[in-house]
Amino acid sequence: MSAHESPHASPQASLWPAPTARQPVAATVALPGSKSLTNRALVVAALSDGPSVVRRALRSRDTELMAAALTTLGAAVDTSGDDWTVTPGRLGPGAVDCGLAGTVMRFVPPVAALAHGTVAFDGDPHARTRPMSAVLDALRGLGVEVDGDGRGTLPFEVRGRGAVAGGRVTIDASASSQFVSALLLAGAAYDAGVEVVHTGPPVPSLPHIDMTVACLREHGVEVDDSVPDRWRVAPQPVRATDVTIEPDLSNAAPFVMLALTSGGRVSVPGWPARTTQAGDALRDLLDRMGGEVSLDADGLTVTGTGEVHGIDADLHDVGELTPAVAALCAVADSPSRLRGVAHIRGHETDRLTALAVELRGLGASVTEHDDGLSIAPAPMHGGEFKTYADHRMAHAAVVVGSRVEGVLVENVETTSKTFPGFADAWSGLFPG
Ligand SMILES: O=C(O)C1=C[C@@H](OP(=O)(O)O)[C@@H](O)[C@H](O)C1
Ligand SMILES: C=C(OP(=O)(O)O)C(=O)O
Repeated sequence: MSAHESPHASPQASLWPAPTARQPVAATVALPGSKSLTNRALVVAALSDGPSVVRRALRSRDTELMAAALTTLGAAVDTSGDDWTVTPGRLGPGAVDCGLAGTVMRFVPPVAALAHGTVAFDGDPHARTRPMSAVLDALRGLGVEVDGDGRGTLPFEVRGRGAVAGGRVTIDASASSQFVSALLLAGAAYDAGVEVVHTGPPVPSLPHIDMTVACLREHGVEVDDSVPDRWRVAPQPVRATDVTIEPDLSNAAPFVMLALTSGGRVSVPGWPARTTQAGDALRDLLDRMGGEVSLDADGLTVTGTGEVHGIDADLHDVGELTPAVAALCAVADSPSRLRGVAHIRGHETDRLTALAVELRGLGASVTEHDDGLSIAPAPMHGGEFKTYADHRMAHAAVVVGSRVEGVLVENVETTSKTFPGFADAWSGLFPG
């Protein structure tokens, strides 16, 4: 099965028994590369002045969709080995499948605006409900013609004319940091560059905007991010470069949590000493939830005692960690409150409702708030855990399953969005 065929297009109602730890797990887990870093590297490489190399690229549904999108637009993307090469080309018309990837549906339209011709965008059924209008309206404000059905979501068409006027644009990015990242990633190629000003409730996932800025700087692009809620990229050349992708620290969540749920020890080699990845917040979160966490030149090691404590945490900056953290809270010995993540209702699914429903289905005591969840200790039991085509719901399921017998994960293959082979990698950690 290719990474972008089923189980996403036609989910099968398969149930996968999540393994339970009957003894402490001691493991070293080499994780695949970061989705967010890989997809930024591919986009900026396609706008560069020569071929770029993306080393240890993540090969998964989201990154293959990004490679396919850029290929459709005219770049040559060689994904045959572990190190991918991107050779920019004349941007032209085509049709882009976004799957369920926020990075594809938000980051590619500003590139398509530079194409000589119309680029049509569509994606999975749920992708058609994910917020998009801030990017489409911003493009219109920058001089680009965009046709849609008026809802401001997929599907839509970007009518490229080979150049974009660019300039200053004001958007409300409170629903997703990706709106800002999208405009910055292509902005250096616009005639007047781009200046993005945010007005509205605070922008979530700011580390991801820092990641965008860092990625552009690696390509020699100067970005002015000196003023909060305003980012400026002047028109300038984008230099080809050679980057190495870090392991995906958000996908590390269930693995390092297994140290706590099993009272064991899990190491992740290659965990960077400094990073813009949101997943780095796991170090602090797991320390507060009862783990011992140490980071050195060899990587990260998390050691558990078997005790898991609840936590009061604002996850606004690191919302993509919420499903796994909520699952760990469900097996904790004290109450938790997770805050600041109203925006994750617009992720792969409405994650707050999905988590409340599915964790309750296994016996957890969960109260849903507008911006998060309260979770209190309660006896849990096995049962089916639905994933809603959301890779991180599957991560939540296996975290509970590592502690609670009989958790059946529906469509675990949905993890191939960012981690093909996840179920085998996970099962391989359980002895016997
Ligand atoms: O730019 C990115 O790579 C991402 C930004 C964040 O999106 P939001 O700002 O919509 O939360 C994050 O949750 C998502 O997983 C990846
Ligand atoms: C929100 C996520 O993905 P996307 O890039 O599709 O927004 C995620 O991976 O948690």
